[in-house]
Amino acid sequence: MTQMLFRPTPIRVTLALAIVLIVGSLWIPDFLQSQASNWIIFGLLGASLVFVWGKAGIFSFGQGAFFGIGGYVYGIASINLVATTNETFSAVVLAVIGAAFAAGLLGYFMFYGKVGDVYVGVVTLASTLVLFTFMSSTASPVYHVGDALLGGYNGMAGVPPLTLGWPGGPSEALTIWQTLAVVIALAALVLCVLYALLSRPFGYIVSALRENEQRTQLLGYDVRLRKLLVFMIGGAVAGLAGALYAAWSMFMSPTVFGLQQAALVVIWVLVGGRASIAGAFCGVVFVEGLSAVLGSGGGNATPIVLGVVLILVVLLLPQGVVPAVQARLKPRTRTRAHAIADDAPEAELSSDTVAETLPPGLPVGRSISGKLSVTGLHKRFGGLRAVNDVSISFAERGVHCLIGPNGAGKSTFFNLLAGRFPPTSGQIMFAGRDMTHAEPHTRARAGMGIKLQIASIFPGLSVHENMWLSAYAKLHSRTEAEARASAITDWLGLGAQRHTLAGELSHGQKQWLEIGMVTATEPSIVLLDEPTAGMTRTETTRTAQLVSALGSHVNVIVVEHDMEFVRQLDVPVTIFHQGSVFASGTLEDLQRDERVLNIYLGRHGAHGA
Ligand SMILES: Nc1ncnc2c1ncn2[C@@H]1O[C@H](COP(=O)(O)OP(=O)(O)OP(=O)(O)O)[C@@H](O)[C@H]1O
Repeated sequence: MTQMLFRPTPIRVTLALAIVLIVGSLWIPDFLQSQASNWIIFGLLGASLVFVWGKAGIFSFGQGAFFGIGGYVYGIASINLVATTNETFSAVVLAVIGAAFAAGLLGYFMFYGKVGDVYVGVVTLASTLVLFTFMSSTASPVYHVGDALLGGYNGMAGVPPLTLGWPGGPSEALTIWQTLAVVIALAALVLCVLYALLSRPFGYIVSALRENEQRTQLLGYDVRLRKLLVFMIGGAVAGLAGALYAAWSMFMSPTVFGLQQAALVVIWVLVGGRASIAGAFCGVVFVEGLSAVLGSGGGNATPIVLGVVLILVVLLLPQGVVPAVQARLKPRTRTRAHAIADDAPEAELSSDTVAETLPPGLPVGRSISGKLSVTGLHKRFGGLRAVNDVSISFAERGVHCLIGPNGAGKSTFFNLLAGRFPPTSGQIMFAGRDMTHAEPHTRARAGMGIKLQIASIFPGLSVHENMWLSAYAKLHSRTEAEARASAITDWLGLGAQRHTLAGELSHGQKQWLEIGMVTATEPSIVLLDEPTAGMTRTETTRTAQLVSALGSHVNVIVVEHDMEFVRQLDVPVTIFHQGSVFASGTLEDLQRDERVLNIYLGRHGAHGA
């Protein structure tokens, strides 16, 4: 119990450090107190980028935009309101709301407009540079909001410092130490909120997003909404930093929107550690401290020396300073898998584990009818008819194989079912719903489980975390997801690899893991694209067992090249040829069909048969 109380969690360490810093700073000179406020404010800006980029994988190169917006909103609001309210903390709140709103607006267009990862960096940078140009051109007194002159490239002067008071009552500007204490307290509060968010399912899903956005979506999570939320939270934190900066410097200039500021934030984060929130603060202290030291003695060589040092740090410690130090102090870091997994006995991986039935209690296929039918489905790439007028219905239960020679259109058909391509025309109906244009996460939620050809897993998370995230997508309960994840991991024979990073599994194990992840979402239909590609014979046999077990509960559609695997499954087969359904039946019947032998199985050396 004592151990539990004093376990150094990030939140406890943050709170303890905040108290030590606030009290300890009483004994340092004013100029150092002021410098510390500045660095902690910058650290907060860095932390906002770590949250957005390091944790969720959204590279917001123009994070300074929200810092600047926060600063200007604070300036405008405080200049206009302080005479009435006698305090400026309401202006801080307005600044946070303003920055979060701006991030929400930009994020909505980027994430719902499906802007690619690289372009997010470009769009955010372009946004901050547009603000730089705009704010620089507001020097004329015409540009004012109430009593607040925007000031153009000269900057906005006369911004009130942090002030405490109430309407009609006294009004007192905070001293340098009081400002530092408030900055430390607010930074600690923000860090605690971020740590709390990251240690909850929201945080696990955010890590999944960073690891593999496509898989996250295929599990049924709405990644656009999650990205938007993360981006808005990051914007709000940057806005808070901007407001505190404006209050601290009592001035706001368009340079905060400039390219140099944008690059600086990225450098702080790279040096401190892209995935470490605390690292952002260390990055600021390291980079700004080094600049200050070099600035006092380095003369003209300062930028060059600083640049070389930073390149060396990034090259020698690619994870950043803080993660490198943590790894040295604590070589075996407790992974999140340990945090969310119990120490249940682990099943040994055995090549002869027979998975004839699904784990007991798994309601796969029970809830919704998994009837899938397509009508007149077409997909054209330029002039090429990759899928040409396909109409087909699948039974509610059992395995169904789609085969065909290379280029027959199987994968394109699969991708149309999975929602990875929009069809040129035609209709896809699933469980009585029109799914023709549904987003992948909508299909997943409706009960379509999709396994892609190249195992789509979360390589940087453990096997258990992979499975837990899949189960949680359906169950929305931590403990139930825990139990299901363990049951399916054991069913797959991966119990001994529970805490292994998924990226370190063998090829076959990754494919099974993905089949298990799909199973954990309680699908009514499972779509598998070449599940045995690259597998050994033993692995193929085991995969056939897993697929047969699934097929006894739900409809499983398998696109496959491996005839031995299809033979082992002994299920109905449909042959595709030139984008259309060519023939259907059992493999044996089809092998006797002259036309099939000619196009595929063949007499002319076609593979597989
Ligand atoms: N994204 C794409 N853009 C353009 N053409 C494509 C695209 N995907 C597939 N095609 C073309 O569509 C046709 C059907 O390809 P598809 O991959 O669906 O066939 P397949 O039966 O799955 O073949 P394989 O077994 O070799 O994977 C091919 O001519 C292919 O070049």
